[in-house]
Amino acid sequence: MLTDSFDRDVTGVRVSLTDRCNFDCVYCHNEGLGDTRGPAAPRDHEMGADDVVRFLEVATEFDVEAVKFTGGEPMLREDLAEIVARTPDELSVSMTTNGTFLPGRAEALVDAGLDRVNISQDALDRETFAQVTQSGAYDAVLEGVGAALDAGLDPVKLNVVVFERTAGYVPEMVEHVAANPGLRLQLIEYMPELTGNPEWAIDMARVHDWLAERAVAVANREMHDRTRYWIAPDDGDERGGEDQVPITRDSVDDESPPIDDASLGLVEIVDPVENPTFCANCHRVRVTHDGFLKGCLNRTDDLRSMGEMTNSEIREAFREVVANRVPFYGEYMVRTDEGGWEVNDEYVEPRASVD
Ligand SMILES: Nc1nc2c(ncn2[C@@H]2O[C@H](COP(=O)(O)OP(=O)(O)OP(=O)(O)O)[C@@H](O)[C@H]2O)c(=O)[nH]1
Ligand SMILES: C[S@@+](CC[C@H](N)C(=O)[O-])C[C@H]1O[C@@H](n2cnc3c(N)ncnc32)[C@H](O)[C@@H]1O
Ligand code: SF4
Ligand code: SF4
Repeated sequence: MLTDSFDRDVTGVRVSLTDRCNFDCVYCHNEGLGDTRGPAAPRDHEMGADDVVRFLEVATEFDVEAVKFTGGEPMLREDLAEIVARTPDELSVSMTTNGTFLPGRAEALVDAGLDRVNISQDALDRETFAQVTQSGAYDAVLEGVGAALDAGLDPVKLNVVVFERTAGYVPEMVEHVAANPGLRLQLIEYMPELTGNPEWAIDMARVHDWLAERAVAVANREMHDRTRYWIAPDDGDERGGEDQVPITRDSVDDESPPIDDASLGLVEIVDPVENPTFCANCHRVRVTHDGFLKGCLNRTDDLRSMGEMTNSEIREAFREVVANRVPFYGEYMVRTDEGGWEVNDEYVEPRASVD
């Protein structure tokens, strides 16, 4: 396994299969790769299935355990099932999708080896959903969630980006997953770093506090030290408060609740913004749709192209990208005296001398 100089093992890779999308979400960071708008037809610069599989084979040589396919919208790739089928068996396979193309395709993906899926569903409200995604696909997404559950994908995580337009729907979404076994919820902090509009952000501490009150159990996940809350369905039975199981900071990537109760809903908070603890526990390397290795979501100055490389050159590039990884908040970005953030002097390129 490769470990960077901040003692972070690389256990997962996130492969963006395309930068195209059939939605135009107002908040989209497109995994740090710019605009998703444009023709929906396949484009030449997207990595072919052979190159994706070749990279994944190299990743398994370094004991990477998991691959996440993302985008853009990964299901715009007609060869997605082929890519999943050819993914080395050693890797657990997940996908993050807007869900619209799951009806009719979910089963084939499961047959090909997809283990689980995250589906973006920002609100349980047609109008808000339409405003946020700038699409009229609300019914298709709900159908997609149903198709994922029917196909046996487990778990099916619903992703909600929490910002000013969706924050009001959080309680409803929490109840929704608590009442529906098989569903989990990820409440993702709005990340303005790549998209602007910092005024859309809301204080995630309030969401943590609200969930802590409601939860019957709380634990932290190894990945990013993300906090997980187990919530009982709202059937009038008060189960939070004194009965709550205390936070266990030392839990590893354990999918089972700290108490044995399958009727509980699981809600995870993804809060990477200005969060050095999140970055200190980051174990992922990314691959862009056009075949660049990328050590951090928030950086574009660490890209390393894999185009035209031999396997041994890909191995070397992977080693190099891992060696150059640094936690974004707390190392690449450091606090200023005024409490803001600035690039650490160590990572500022010296200006070329003019004389
Ligand atoms: N800054 C930052 N944000 C991340 C990172 N991983 C996930 N996120 C945020 O969380 C969003 C949703 O991630 P998903 O693709 O659903 O996957 P995930 O939650 O990270 O992964 P799993 O829980 O393992 O399925 C991403 O698009 C980012 O906005 C990360 O390493 N750094
Ligand atoms: C870039 S999308 C790609 C996969 C797929 N198209 C989807 O929407 O699920 C991956 C995830 O990033 C989230 N996301 C996009 N922009 C974000 C932002 N500015 N802040 C936080 N999360 C964001 C989306 O909600 C989605 O869950
Ligand atoms: S569906 Fe995903 S990739 Fe498409 S615009 Fe929305 S967040 Fe971005
Ligand atoms: S180091 Fe980069 S990719 Fe990792 S958690 Fe921090 S911002 Fe995200």
